[in-house]
Amino acid sequence: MAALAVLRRSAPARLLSGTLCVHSRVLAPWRQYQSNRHFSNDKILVEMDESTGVAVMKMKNPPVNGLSLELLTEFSISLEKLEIDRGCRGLILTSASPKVFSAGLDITEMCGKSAEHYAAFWKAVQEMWLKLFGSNMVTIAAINGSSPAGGCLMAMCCDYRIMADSPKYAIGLNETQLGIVAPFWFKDTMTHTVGSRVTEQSLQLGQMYPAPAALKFGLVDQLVPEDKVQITAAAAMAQWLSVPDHARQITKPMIRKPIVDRLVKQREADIDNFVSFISKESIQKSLQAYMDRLKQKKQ
Ligand SMILES: CCCCC/C=C\C/C=C\CCC/C=C/C(=O)SCCNC(=O)CCNC(=O)[C@H](O)C(C)(C)COP(=O)(O)OP(=O)(O)OC[C@H]1O[C@@H](n2cnc3c(N)ncnc32)[C@H](O)[C@@H]1OP(=O)(O)O
Repeated sequence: MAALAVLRRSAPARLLSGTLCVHSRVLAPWRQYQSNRHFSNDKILVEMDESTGVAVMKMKNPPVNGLSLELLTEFSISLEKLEIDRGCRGLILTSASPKVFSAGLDITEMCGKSAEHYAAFWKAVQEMWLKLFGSNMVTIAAINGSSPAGGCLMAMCCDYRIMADSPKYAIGLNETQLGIVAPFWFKDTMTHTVGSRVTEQSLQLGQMYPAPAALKFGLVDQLVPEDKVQITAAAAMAQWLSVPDHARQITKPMIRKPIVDRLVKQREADIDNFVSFISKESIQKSLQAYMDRLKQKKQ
């Protein structure tokens, strides 16, 4: 068993993340974490149940859980801590705010800032994706509200998705509706989840799907009443964790490693692409107009 535990925390993590060097950096917080099984940053709350080995991670960036640089950084640090914790086998990702899982990338991080800021922001988005999509743990998204763009990406990174059963809540990659383009690894994640044809259509149209429609083509796996999302996620997790860790952990990268590697190999070029794209005057105008429309919606 000890050998298997080592396998759980070593080989697949090396295979998937390509970011082993950060392990040594997180040793101090990890020691702190051992004595306190709940930890909270400003934007991320983690509750670890030692009896089940399941951590519930809640995003808390009101009003809509915009994925800001701060949230993304805290997310990646928290996930790294859980990843190296031998007692943690599963992660349930959810939102501390009712009605919104995540509004996706915080658009204000992509408007009117410097090239250096855009590069740091995009690196944090990449890091979040590499860690979550490449996680060794069982990951379940408990989608308790709307989940556009980057929110949908986070949910798709998980092994299983449970969504609140309400047509008011929608999920999808709507980037083109903002006049921006989902990069290849967003596209790869959606293709991995629902296949090429649906991805092609969804991405071009920037389509958002109400929960019942999302279930029909497998963008989410299960719909349950809003007040049952968390308990259903816990039940699904128990089922996933009944499979021996070592077998599941060797299987997961068979599918995901080539997808992860594609970004790992071209991270810098991808950052350069993002910075040059987002800095264009026409793209800035498009994002500003979208933000104005969001605000006008309320009046
Ligand atoms: C050469 C080719 C290169 C190709 C590629 C290269 C590079 C790639 C380039 C770019 C890739 C970028 C990828 C981007 C991914 C994203 O995630 S973009 C974000 C998209 N998100 C959205 O469109 C969501 C918009 N929001 C909503 O639809 C709704 O807010 C809601 C989430 C459904 C919640 O609705 P509701 O509860 O009614 O809340 P409000 O709409 O009233 O919003 C409350 C306030 O929050 C502000 N807000 C909402 N979303 C965001 C956001 N994503 N970022 C920042 N702020 C947001 C909203 O304006 C309200 O603000 P005020 O209270 O009015 O101040």
